[in-house]
Amino acid sequence: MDNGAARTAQPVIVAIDGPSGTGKSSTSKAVAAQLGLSYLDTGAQYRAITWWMVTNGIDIDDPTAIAAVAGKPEIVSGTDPAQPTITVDGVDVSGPIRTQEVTAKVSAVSAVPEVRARITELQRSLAAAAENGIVVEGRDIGTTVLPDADLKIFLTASAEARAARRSGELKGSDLHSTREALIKRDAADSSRKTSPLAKADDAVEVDTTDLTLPQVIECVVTLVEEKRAGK
Ligand SMILES: Nc1ncnc2c1ncn2[C@@H]1O[C@H](COP(=O)(O)OP(=O)(O)OP(=O)(O)O)[C@@H](O)[C@H]1O
Ligand SMILES: Nc1ccn([C@@H]2O[C@H](COP(=O)(O)O)[C@@H](O)[C@H]2O)c(=O)n1
Repeated sequence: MDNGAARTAQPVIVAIDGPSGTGKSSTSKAVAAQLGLSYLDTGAQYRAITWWMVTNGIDIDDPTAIAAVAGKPEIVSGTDPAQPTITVDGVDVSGPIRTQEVTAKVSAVSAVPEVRARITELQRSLAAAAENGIVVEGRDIGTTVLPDADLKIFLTASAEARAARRSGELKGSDLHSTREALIKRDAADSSRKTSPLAKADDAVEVDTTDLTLPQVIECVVTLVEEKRAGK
C-alpha cells in the first residue's frame, strides 16, 4: 500500500565524466552534498594506486610489473561529499596523491587492464552500497563502470579555460606548461585500449567554458531533479 506520506526519493546514480579540469570534482561534490547523495572521486583511486606503485619502487614503464602487483594495495574511499577520504593500507594519502609526480605517472598506471579491473570492482561495490544514491566522477563511469546509471553527464571546457583554472590552483605554475600537461594527460587517457576517456552515447554534454561553477552545479542539480521527476 502506498499512502504517499512515506514515499521517499528513489536512490539515483549519476555518472559524471570528462577531461581534466572541466570541473568534475567540484561539481560532483557540490551536487551530491545538495541532494544528500554519496560522492566518489574515481581519479583519487587511480592516483592512490599510482602512489603505492611509486612508493614501492614499481617500474611505471613496465605494465607487466604493474599488473603483477595491482591486487596488493588496499584502497578505501570515504564517500561523504563533505569530507571525502582516501587511504592505502590504512594510510591517509589525500595529500600525497596530488603531487606532480603522481599526476605525471597516473595515466600509465591507469592504462593497465589489471589495475582497471581492480578499481572498477571497488567502484561498483561502493555505488551499490550507497543507500540514497551516488555521484561518481571520472573518465569511464558512463561507458564502463556504471553503464546503467540513471543520469550521465559529460563535462567539457576549452583547454585554455581548463589551464587557467588549474594555474589558479597551482601557485607559481605557468599557463603554457599547465595547458600542455593537461592536453598530454587527456591524450593518454583517451587513447588507451581499456575503457578510455569517452562520452557515453546517452550522456548529456555540458560545455563549462563560459559557465561559473555555481551555474554548472545548478545545471546538473536541475538535470538530476528532472530525471527523478521522470521528465
Ligand atoms: N565552471 C568553472 N569556472 C571556473 N572555475 C572552475 C569551474 N569548474 C571548476 N573550476 C575550478 O577549476 C579547478 C579544477 O576543477 P575540478 O578539480 O573540479 O576539475 P576536474 O574535472 O575534477 O579535474 P581533474 O580531472 O583534473 O581532477 C578547481 O580549482 C575548480 O574550483
Ligand atoms: N574513471 C577514471 C578516473 C581517473 N582515471 C585516471 O586517473 C587520472 C587522475 O584523475 P583525476 O580526475 O584525479 O585528474 C586520470 O588522468 C586517468 O588517468 C581513469 O583512468 N579513469
